[in-house]
Amino acid sequence: MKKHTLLILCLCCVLIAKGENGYDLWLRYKPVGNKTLLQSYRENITTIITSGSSATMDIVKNELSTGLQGLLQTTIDHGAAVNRHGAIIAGTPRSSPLISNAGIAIPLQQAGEEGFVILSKILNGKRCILISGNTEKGVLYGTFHFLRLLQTEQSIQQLNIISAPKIRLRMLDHWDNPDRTVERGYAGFSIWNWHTLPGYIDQRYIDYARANASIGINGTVVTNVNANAVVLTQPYLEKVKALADVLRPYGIKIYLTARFSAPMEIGGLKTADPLDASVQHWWQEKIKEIYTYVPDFGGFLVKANSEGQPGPQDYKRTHADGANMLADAIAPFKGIVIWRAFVYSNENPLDRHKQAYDDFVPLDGTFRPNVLVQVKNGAIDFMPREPFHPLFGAMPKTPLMMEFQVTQEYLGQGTSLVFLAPLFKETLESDTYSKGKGSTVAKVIDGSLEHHPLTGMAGVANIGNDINWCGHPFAQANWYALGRLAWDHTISSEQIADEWLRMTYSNNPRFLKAASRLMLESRDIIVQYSNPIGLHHIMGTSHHYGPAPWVNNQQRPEWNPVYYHKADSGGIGFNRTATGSNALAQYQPAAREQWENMQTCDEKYLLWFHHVPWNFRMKSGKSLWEELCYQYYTGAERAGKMQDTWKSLQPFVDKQRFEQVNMLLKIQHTEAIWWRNACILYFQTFSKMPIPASYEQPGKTLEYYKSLRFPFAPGI
Ligand SMILES: CO[C@H]1[C@H](O)[C@@H](O)[C@H](O)O[C@@H]1C(=O)O
Repeated sequence: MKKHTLLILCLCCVLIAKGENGYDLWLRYKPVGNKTLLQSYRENITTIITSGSSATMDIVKNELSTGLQGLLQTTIDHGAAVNRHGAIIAGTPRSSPLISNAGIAIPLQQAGEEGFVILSKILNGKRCILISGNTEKGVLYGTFHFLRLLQTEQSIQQLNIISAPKIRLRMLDHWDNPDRTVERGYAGFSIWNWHTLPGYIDQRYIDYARANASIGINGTVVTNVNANAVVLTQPYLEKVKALADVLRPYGIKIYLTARFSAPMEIGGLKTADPLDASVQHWWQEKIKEIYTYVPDFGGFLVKANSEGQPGPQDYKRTHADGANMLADAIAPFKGIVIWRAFVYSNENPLDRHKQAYDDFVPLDGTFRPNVLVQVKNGAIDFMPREPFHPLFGAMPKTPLMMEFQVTQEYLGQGTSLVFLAPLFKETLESDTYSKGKGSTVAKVIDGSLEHHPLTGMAGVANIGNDINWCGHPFAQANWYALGRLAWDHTISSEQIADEWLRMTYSNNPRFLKAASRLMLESRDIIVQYSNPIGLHHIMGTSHHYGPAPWVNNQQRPEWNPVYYHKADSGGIGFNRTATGSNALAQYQPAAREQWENMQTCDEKYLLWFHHVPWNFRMKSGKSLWEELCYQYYTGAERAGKMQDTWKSLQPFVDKQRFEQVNMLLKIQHTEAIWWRNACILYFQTFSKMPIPASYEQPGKTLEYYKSLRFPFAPGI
């Protein structure tokens, strides 16, 4: 080999190896591969003109420089005047005369406070692209959107984009503890290093803010809902201030979780009763103190009277009493209170499904205007598939905020490729019928159904200090999806997968076709091999990893899988109709109708709502038992095929990320077989029916699966 060929080869290797560990997320800015497009991009992008001097505008400027340099492989000049074709002009009408004189007042009006416009214009007889918003934050979002167009190889001729977020608070909830453990985290330890804050600003904080801004996330709760009052003490507030200062230029507000008993734990009071004057005073003073550190502090997220957390009910007060006390104290600073509706206790032994509705619906109309009630997508708990929460549509006078779980607590945790956009969309598009047909969950939470100005969507973060942030390389797509859907819930899962794959891996059409199918089918596959036909909550207790439908030894009945599947010799499933727990009554009649009757119930939710005989005839013509076997076996088989699909994509993926996904898919397949065998063998003890002979029979016994202890992956 000639010397210079070798040199070029080495250089290529270095280039390829750099950044292939996934740290850059979807902001890789790799050279545009399509030569014709590259040529046209270069012709249309020759100068960057930014205006206004602020930390946010510096970010805009840098992002355009690095992004364009990476994508176009050429340095783009910065300028001040339009004297040739191809100026990219970024700024607000206030700071940029070029923009204020460009005649774009009407589109800007539609962009609102946080939105942006990206418009092709002729200025001074030259072709230009304007990226503008009414605020610098809008310009920042527009900048990332513009770069995304190039990253995903879209045309930039005749741009006429006006985009405004449909939801006001677009947030990540970190379940991160002060000792850096992350509850339900599968990507290492917390990225927040309380030990070295406030003196040391980890580059990760900046990169985190940038990634969030690129998808429109504008709020973050940095502490766990199972809260520790220590975060409200003065040394921690200094640390919180340091983080807030990093996040602010990226348009992100910081929020904290408030432990309801904090006045006692760190304030020395005898009570935390929300109607007690000394408690109210304590919170007022504490909040005043917080705002001296963080003048734009977002507010509190509160988990109260749930899973052992303290709350107003400890003093015979209601959730509204608790939320309103905090809301009143924080209102003078324009802060908000996000009060969680994830409540259940053993006082509701019949059906945990019903408690949030029972506790919260009577309180509708009694919350202060700066309170949002945050509701999980379903009534049980982030299951692989769950009908929408009956609270959506049932509290018209209260703004309800969506809580999705991005971390995959019940969906394979750190080992499984599961793209969650289809799950999120399934909930958002569900019809509550609360104001007639078309009253979707999306319209409840974006405020359009009941005209609420305060709206929100949060995702429980899947971020940790792993080199690639999320553990599984494909888990990044779920962070991405949350942000994109919070901005615009009408975007399809297909589009989100396509964008993410193009930016993260490759624009090659062959790659995209197979890889997007892999993503789009993945959620259905995990439902099939773990919780088919409406089964739910049959995983290992406490760690929630792997199957354990047999568990019946927890002190709290509603923590036991047997409580949920109710398998017996007569059948399987939870009767939530009028003859059972009647949780169905919490839905509008028109919504209820799709599930009420066992014969016509949407089979995705059959065992969620009905206790069904083993020989019940399914729509496929199979008996329920045969269908259950079919679903488990098909799911596991499809999980196996995911490996083949990925292997076929090797030519398009760098070595490191290819191997990572490859190894994880192998583990996932093992887990799928584990789920299948363990569940089928266990349920067979009730059905007493054979596993159809056409299927490979489990090689291990039920006793073997029962004996497995976390975290051992089974030999199968
Ligand atoms: C933070 O606690 C979590 C808990 O770990 C989790 O298993 C359960 O799903 O939900 C709780 C909640 O959402 O509050």
